[in-house]
Parts: sequence; structure tokens; C-alpha cells
Amino acid sequence: MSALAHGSPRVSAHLAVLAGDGIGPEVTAQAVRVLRAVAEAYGHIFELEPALVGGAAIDATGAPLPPETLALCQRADAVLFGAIGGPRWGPSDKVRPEQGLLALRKGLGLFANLRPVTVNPRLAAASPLKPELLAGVDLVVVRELTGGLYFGEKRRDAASAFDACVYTVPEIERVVRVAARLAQRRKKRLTSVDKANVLETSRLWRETAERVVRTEFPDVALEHQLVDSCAMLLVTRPAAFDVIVTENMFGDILTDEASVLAGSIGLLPSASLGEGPRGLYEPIHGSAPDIAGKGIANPYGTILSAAMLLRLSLGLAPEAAVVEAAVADALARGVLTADLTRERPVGTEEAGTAVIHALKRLAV
Ligand SMILES: NC(=O)c1ccc[n+]([C@@H]2O[C@H](COP(=O)([O-])OP(=O)(O)OC[C@H]3O[C@@H](n4cnc5c(N)ncnc54)[C@H](O)[C@@H]3O)[C@@H](O)[C@H]2O)c1
Ligand SMILES: CC(C)[C@H](C(=O)O)[C@@H](O)C(=O)O
Ligand SMILES: [Mg+2]
Repeated sequence: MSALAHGSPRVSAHLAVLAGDGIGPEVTAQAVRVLRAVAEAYGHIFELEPALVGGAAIDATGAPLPPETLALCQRADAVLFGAIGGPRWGPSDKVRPEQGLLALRKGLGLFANLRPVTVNPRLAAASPLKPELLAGVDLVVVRELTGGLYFGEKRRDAASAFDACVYTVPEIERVVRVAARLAQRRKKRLTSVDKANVLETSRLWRETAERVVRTEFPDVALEHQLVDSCAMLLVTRPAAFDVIVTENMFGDILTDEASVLAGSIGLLPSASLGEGPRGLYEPIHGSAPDIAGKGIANPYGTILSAAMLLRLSLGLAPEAAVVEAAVADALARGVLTADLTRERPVGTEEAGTAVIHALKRLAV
């Protein structure tokens, strides 16, 4: 181990890279370039090992999560993930790309999905949303990731279909603890989102969140919001939120909505965490079939996911902060992809190059 001027002690890390489908490989390639630039600038050693997942894995092996991909992810220090899915693999197919991602989250025990939402000042100025609405927006949605409707029993016959929504007390407790600990390090405000006026699982969610926060985190101010009202408040008073904790399906929907605050779904990163340091890091967006293969996808959300990987799985907080500052620098300089501007948009690779240039300046 050697102490470096502006970074952390030198680390060696083994990272699985699962690019997936559609724009997944395009945005992941830029995050990989950024990780290599971080390794070079700070003297770390990152071994980046690619593997198949999603539709690409179905085409090559018949399975959306081949056993060797899961085994690699279980050995690796962290997983960088692009996106999966697309029109080639229909929702009625027996084997679907999305099953690969869900099995990976479950297989790695990644029950807490952190989705931070901030607003870059350059993008706020250009946003169709009012500046006073966007001022001070800085929230994190903690989405439960391995329970609820996604993982309950499923049945189908000719006349009906059935998806069970199941939550156990320990499943709710552990994700609420992750969110409350996060709130303690932030503004100490936690909003638990449910549909307790209708759903039994939500009533259990609310009671459990109430008990855990009151007894274990008395310094955290807890409020409860019904999900429909929360969806409205996210776009009418978003700056009032600090940490939001919610179940799997609600978190999926609310975060696509919240991406509008940031300016594009292409900007939002995420970290999926379990009990240990290993995590899976992916942008919140999908494979974007409408723009795949054109070289125009926004890679910033994936690059910011790589920054979360550095901070949360490798303990490289200074390096993560430099990557985040490099993305902010590229945005401030107007290096904007087509989802962010109509005036002379840059391509995916050019955006990645701008981040690397900024990183090299900021890292020395
Ligand atoms: N984590 C994942 O891998 C993930 C997440 C969401 C959706 N999906 C899958 O992706 C496929 C497409 O889903 P969808 O179209 O509903 O959602 P999507 O997120 O792929 O795309 C929604 C819209 O946002 C745009 N967009 C998304 N990411 C962008 C980026 N980085 N830069 C610029 N524009 C971007 C797309 O062009 C599209 O217009 C489906 O098969 C879905 O299941 C996968
Ligand atoms: C592709 C799909 C299974 C996935 C989810 O719903 O979790 C996606 O929408 C996401 O947000 O990561
Ligand atoms: Mg989603």
C-alpha cells in the first residue's frame, strides 16, 4: 500500500463488467474508459472482466444469466452493469433479458438500491422546469430491490394472471435501516413511501418503518407519504425531500419520474447493495432501443454509477468525488448529449472523452 498525493492508498480490484443490450455496451464503454483513467491517474489496479447478461446472453447461451456470469459477479469486488432488454426479446417470451438482471440482484443479495437525484446548475438553467422548483434538489431514493411484486409467486392461465406482493418484517427492517443510516449522514429527513390506505404489505411497511426509525434512529425525522401523493410532490416540491425509502415497484416508477428533475434519465446512477461491500452499479435507464447503435446515448449516468462503485465498494471516496466533479465540469462546459440539448449535441464517446480530460486536470 502506498499513500498517493490526492487519492487513497493503492488498491487492486477485480470488477465484472456486464454491458448487456442496446445502449448498454455504448455507455458502459465510456465508464470503463473512465475507470481506466482513474486507475492510471491514481496508481490503482483494476482488472475489468466482461461477461454476458440479458438478451446478449440469451442469444449466446439460451440463458439471461449464465452460471459463469453469476459466479464471476460473486467473485468480483463489484459489478458495473449497462442495461438489458429490447424488442428482439418480447415480454411474452418464456426467457426474457430482464430475468437476468432480477436473478443477479437476488443472487448477490442486493436488497437496497440507492438512486441519488441532483440537479446540475447548467442543466437547471436550461430546464423547462422553473428554477425555483429545482433549487436545492438533492435527494436519494432507497428502493427495496429483492422483494415485493417482482419476486412474489406468479401464475397465469388462459383467463387470469396473478403476481403476489409479499414483504416480510426483516426485509423491510433492513432496507429501512440502510435508508435511515443514509439520512443520518445527510439532512436527517426520511420519507417512507407506501400505499397503506389500500395494501396490506404497505401497512406492514409503515408500521415497521415507524418502529425501526423511532427506536433505532431517534435523530431522524420520519414522515410517511402515500405513493400517489409522493409522485405529485416530487415534481411540485422536490427540494423538500432528503431520503425516500420505498418498496421495489414504487421505487422503480418514482425514480424514472425523478430523473426529469435532473434533466434526463440518462443522468441518473444507482448502486445496489447488500450486507457486504460488493455492489452492482448501473444507470437507472434501460437499453433505449430507439437510439441504440447510433452512438448518441448519454453515458453520464453510467459514469456516475462507476463513481458510486469507487466510493461504496472500493472505499475510494476522493477518486469518486473527482469523477463526479469531472462529469459536472463536462456538463458545465456544455458537453451535452442529444437528450440534454438540441444545439450541437455531442456523441457518447465525446462525452466520455470530456470527462476523462476533466478528470486528468482535476486528479493532479
Ligand atoms: N436496468 C436495466 O437494464 C433496464 C432499466 C429499464 C428498462 N430496461 C429495459 O430496456 C428496454 C427499453 O425500455 P424503455 O424504453 O421503457 O426504457 P429506457 O430507459 O430504455 O428508455 C426510455 C427513453 O429514455 C431514453 N433514454 C434512456 N437512456 C438514455 C440515455 N442514456 N441517453 C439518452 N436517452 C436515453 C430512451 O431513448 C427512451 O426514449 C426494455 O426491454 C426494458 O425492460 C432495462
Ligand atoms: C428492467 C427492469 C427489470 C428494471 C426494474 O424494474 O428493476 C428497470 O426498470 C430498473 O429500473 O432497473
Ligand atoms: Mg426502472
